[in-house]
Amino acid sequence: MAEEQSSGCSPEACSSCAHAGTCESKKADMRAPANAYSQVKKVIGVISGKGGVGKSMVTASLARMMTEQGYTVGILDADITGPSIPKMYGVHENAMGSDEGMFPCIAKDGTKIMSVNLLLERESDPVIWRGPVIAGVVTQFWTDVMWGDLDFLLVDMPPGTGDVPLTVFQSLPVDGVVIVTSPQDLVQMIVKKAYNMAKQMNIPVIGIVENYSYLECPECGKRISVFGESHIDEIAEELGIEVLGKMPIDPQLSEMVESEKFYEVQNKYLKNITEKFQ
Ligand SMILES: Nc1ncnc2c1ncn2[C@@H]1O[C@H](COP(=O)(O)OP(=O)(O)OP(=O)(O)O)[C@@H](O)[C@H]1O
Repeated sequence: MAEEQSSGCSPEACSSCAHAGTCESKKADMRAPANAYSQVKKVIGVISGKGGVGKSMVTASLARMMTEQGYTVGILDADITGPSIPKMYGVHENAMGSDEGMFPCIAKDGTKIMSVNLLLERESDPVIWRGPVIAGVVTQFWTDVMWGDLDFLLVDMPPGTGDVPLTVFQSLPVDGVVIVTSPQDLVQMIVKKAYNMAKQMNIPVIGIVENYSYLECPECGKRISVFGESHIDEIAEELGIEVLGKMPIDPQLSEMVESEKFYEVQNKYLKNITEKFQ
């Protein structure tokens, strides 16, 4: 049986040890190098413990907030099986490439976007790939895409806490994550799963956003809790994280998505997260 590793082992010992990469002595750095033509200052992951909470909506809303503040922003659409970012921004062309890598597509507000949908022959083609292939493509969106100079790269992560988001976390130099959730019975458990995944990867949690929080009656302004009462404040307090916003079901937002003009959206609901990186 391989000898148990203890702290302070020599690099030579680590290189031949069965415990290398898992023991405390030397954690393997599995992060992939960025493309030579990328200078990205901060990488922010947008995650959720489960799908269907409007993660892409929150990713794009954060991007709009940053763009409105004058930052250069990119969105890496890592939601490979349900990519929605390009369509939100009205981007339908195929991404171009050169010997040095792939160029992201550029939306009308300057947001740089890379998504599997920009590589498919037909946008409606399904992506029927297994987890490791999906994770490999996301990693390539980091290693092979020439992002240029970016203040922030937002990564719309694959939903859940399975092997794909895990590999993405290990491969990309994520500086912090925003957790997205919606009001529902299981929210506490789901948020904790996402929170614990980030913690186990030693990635700071910037805060939490509740989407589909309420609906405001257009007649009287009364707030209706469509999916039940929110527990987000209690959960955030328990975990010691900040609530970055409670986004209502806003017909104007869905109209901007449907008309593919998200590049015109003005963020009304989310706190400024850029100041946390100054
Ligand atoms: N706060 C909101 N107000 C109005 N429409 C919303 C809101 N959030 C999301 N939507 C709409 O719901 C649909 C799905 O949203 P989105 O693509 O962000 O998430 P999803 O694919 O359901 O979930 P996830 O990306 O978290 O797996 C979109 O058509 C979007 O416009």
